[in-house]
Amino acid sequence: MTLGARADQSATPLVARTVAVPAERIGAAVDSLVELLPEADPVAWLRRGDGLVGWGVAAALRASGPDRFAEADTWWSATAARAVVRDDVEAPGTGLVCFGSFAFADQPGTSTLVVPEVVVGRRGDVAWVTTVSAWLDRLDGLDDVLTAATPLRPPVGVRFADGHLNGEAWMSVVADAVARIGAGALEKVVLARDLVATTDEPVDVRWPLRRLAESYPTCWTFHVDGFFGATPELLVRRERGLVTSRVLAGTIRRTGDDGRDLALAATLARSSKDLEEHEYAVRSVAEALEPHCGSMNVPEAPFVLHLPNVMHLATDLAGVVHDADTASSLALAASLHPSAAVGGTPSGTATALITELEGMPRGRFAGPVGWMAADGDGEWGIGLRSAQVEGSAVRLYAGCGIVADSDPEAELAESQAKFVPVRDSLGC
Ligand SMILES: C=C(O[C@H]1C=CC=C(C(=O)O)[C@@H]1O)C(=O)O
Repeated sequence: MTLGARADQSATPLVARTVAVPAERIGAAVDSLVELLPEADPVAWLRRGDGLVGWGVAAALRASGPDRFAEADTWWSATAARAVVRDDVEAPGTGLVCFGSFAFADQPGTSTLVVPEVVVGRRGDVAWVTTVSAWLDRLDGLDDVLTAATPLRPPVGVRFADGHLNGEAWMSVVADAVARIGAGALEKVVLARDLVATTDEPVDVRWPLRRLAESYPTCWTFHVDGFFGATPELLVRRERGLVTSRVLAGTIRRTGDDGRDLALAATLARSSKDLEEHEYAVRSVAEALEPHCGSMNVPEAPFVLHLPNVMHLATDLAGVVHDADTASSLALAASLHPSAAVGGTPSGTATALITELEGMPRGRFAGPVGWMAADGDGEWGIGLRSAQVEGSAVRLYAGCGIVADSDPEAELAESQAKFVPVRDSLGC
């Protein structure tokens, strides 16, 4: 059943049932949840082996334009309010949940919310299965859900080509942006580029998902409607009245030599260019969360986040939400998007410059991606280190924050390092 085919059935009340299962039945490995996914309609949100996977389409919505977040939020609260839910576990991610992926720009691009027919989740020692609609009636029992699906198929004959701009052309776009910043038009803009992989057969997205979950366990590995990746950046998590966000901006590539990388981490932590880039991003998130929070903790200095391919300046913000009844996690994500980690400062000028200079539609790259529960709690990442798969074509995206001191050649090298996670995930 495709997403489109079920979108019109959202008026039917959903019946959701969550039952506990022994965590050992799922397995402890970081990729155990991926192994349960069938090839058709998989969704995933995973970190360090915990998270949610789902499949089938019980209900779905497609939205586009400037009202895409509001439309999705309204649809979800109406869908959740009508649903009949029996939840034996009552943990974050149990009961009725939807998964979503949103376009970066108001135009063009489509956004999706989907309620899977089956969700399997794990959080530490607690594991569960949620079935939605009449699905359970079609099962002999939970064994059918918890038995590994068909073997994951590796991509065949992968070749890569430039996307909309080649490296030279993209560097001249970066130089143009630096000139505009120098002339005082704006302070920061994040410019992205794309790369296209083609394969001999349609891609089984479970393959790159397993690779990403294994290789980037501290990132959030996701897939919704063909958009997949492993993002290190959490736009917002709302859980039981607490809101958290991991803001990243400022990057240095890893060399593979631990000693050198430690020295580079110290260089990054002192780099005025990267600290400036980071400060814009933190400020944009803090300012957007502030109206929703009674109290907020914004650390004064960032820490260095080590990933296998790059290191980032990172800040974890936390706050206590006072409007949880009216602002869902998706509404919070909408108010944070686009943060200066993916747009720029000032936001409106940067977004217009992105449209003018990048020469490509971003699609869902750098848009919010994640999941939400019936009560509005949920987690939304920024769709980075990501790609959109359509049959045998995979479009990869990577962007870099540009400030007055940016060097086009260094930014090109940084974008190449940011392609590495998805690029490697398509390997055999
Ligand atoms: C836009 C991306 O990264 C953002 C997040 C972390 C560091 C960034 C930077 O240093 O430029 C970017 O703001 C990307 O990965 O495509």
